[in-house]
Amino acid sequence: MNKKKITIFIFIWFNVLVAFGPIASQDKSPNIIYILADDLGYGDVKAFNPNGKIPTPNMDAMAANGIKFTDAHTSSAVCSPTRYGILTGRYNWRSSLKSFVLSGYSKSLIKQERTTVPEMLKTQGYATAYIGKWHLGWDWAIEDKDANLEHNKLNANPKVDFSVPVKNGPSTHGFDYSFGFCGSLDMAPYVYIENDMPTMVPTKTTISVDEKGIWRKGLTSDDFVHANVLQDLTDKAVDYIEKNAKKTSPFFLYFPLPAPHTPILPTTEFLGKSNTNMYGDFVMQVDDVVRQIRETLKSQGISENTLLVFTSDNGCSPKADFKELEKVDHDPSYVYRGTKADIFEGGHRVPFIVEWPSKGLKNSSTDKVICTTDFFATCAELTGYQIPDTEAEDSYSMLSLIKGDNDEDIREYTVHHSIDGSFAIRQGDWKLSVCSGSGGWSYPRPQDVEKEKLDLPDMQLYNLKDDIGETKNLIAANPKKAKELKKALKKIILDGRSTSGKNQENDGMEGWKQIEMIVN
Ligand SMILES: O=[N+]([O-])c1ccc(OS(=O)(=O)O)cc1
Repeated sequence: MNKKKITIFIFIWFNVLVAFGPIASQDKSPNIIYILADDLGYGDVKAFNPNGKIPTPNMDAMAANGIKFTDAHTSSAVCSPTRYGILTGRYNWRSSLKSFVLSGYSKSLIKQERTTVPEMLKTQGYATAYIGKWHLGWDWAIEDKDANLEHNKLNANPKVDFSVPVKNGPSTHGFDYSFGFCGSLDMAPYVYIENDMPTMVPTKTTISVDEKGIWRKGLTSDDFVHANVLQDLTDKAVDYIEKNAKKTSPFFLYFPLPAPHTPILPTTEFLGKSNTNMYGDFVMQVDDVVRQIRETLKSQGISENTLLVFTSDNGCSPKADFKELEKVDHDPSYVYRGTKADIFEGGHRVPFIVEWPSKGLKNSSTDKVICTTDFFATCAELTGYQIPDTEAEDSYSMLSLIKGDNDEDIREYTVHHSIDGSFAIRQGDWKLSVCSGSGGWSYPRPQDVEKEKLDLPDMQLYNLKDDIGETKNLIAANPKKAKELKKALKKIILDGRSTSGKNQENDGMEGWKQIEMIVN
């Protein structure tokens, strides 16, 4: 090439790059950030509860700039099982966790061969990170192995070697970078773990029995201060975003917060700020975490092509003090019956917001039912990953709803699950709960039903369109509908299949009374 030809060549390429460069960069798969609040109720977010009394300006701003899912459900009414569903696209009751939650010393729940969202995204060129509360089990170097079962108790304090790596945690389940702690903020050990290594060996034992700031007795590292944990984690998340913003590969950050779960410990900046109670103040501090993340995305110039999800792991806990909040006319469960742990809507209907400025809908709302297990298939469609039959069998992509491509239902059935292992199935406006009471912590609790010999039908059928508060059990009036739903539920559970017909195995269903009620 002579000089003139080279000049023309460069000129043409320059123009091509100027013309198509922005498109090319927009076509880069989006960064994905999943913020999971802990025990935040549907009614605690102003954008979801017009009568709410807790100011949540940053969650509201996110909703105004994105899409609000008003009929979103966690796959369980409690913590660990919901987290299993988010990361695997699979209902927790197919795993070995049939009810309740794990402790801070429980073994890793996710089997090594099970594909997780970060593992899948890594095949699509993503950098992956987990920062926050894990609560999915992590294999500590427990020295008194004989007492193995004891470790699943929430107040367990086994003898552990904290100077060696903790195994089968986030790094073995697909996260390139990890920082967090093992259980809940009220379950020992109170130790940060970074890339599998405890950051410090704990040398002291702490306990708090204060009404709101309660946490169970356990070993605590000097760098682990309960009241600082929310901001420590947020600082790590901000730092991760800043370090990864300019890289050529997109990133996925899974950011499960320990708040507003107990211990309810708002910092002085937030104490008294909500004019409700300490729980309300703590919710405002969670809202401020959303501010910090969104501001970081803006300052790094990556907010347009970042898909930001904000939701909660189950409904609001009674520990928020519903009676105290009632005095200021605030209901964390909004119009829904019950609380965290229940099969009622208050157990698992959660605020769910997706903000993706460059491609997603803005200031929009959808009442299509989604489940937290749907995250896997959504990320798969987003990045062009073909899900094999052996993965994520309870996951349906909600990408069309996020982008507004169409407004069709993405799932025919959704299965709900409560803390005691009870099931419900939702189809359209119909909901069948296969238990007499709440299946959780609200009246009538399973023990109330038994103790008071309550004469309740074995199952509950509600039409949520006419009866959002689940007050009129239609089981006697509509046995045909109940039978139909029970049959559908049986098929989903027993066949070990999702409604899409992907064959999967279930772990240990034998002797499980809630299953027997459905099977027989
Ligand atoms: O003590 N319980 O019954 C209990 C404790 C924790 C819990 O779930 S978690 O979300 O707080 O971990 C559920 C039940």
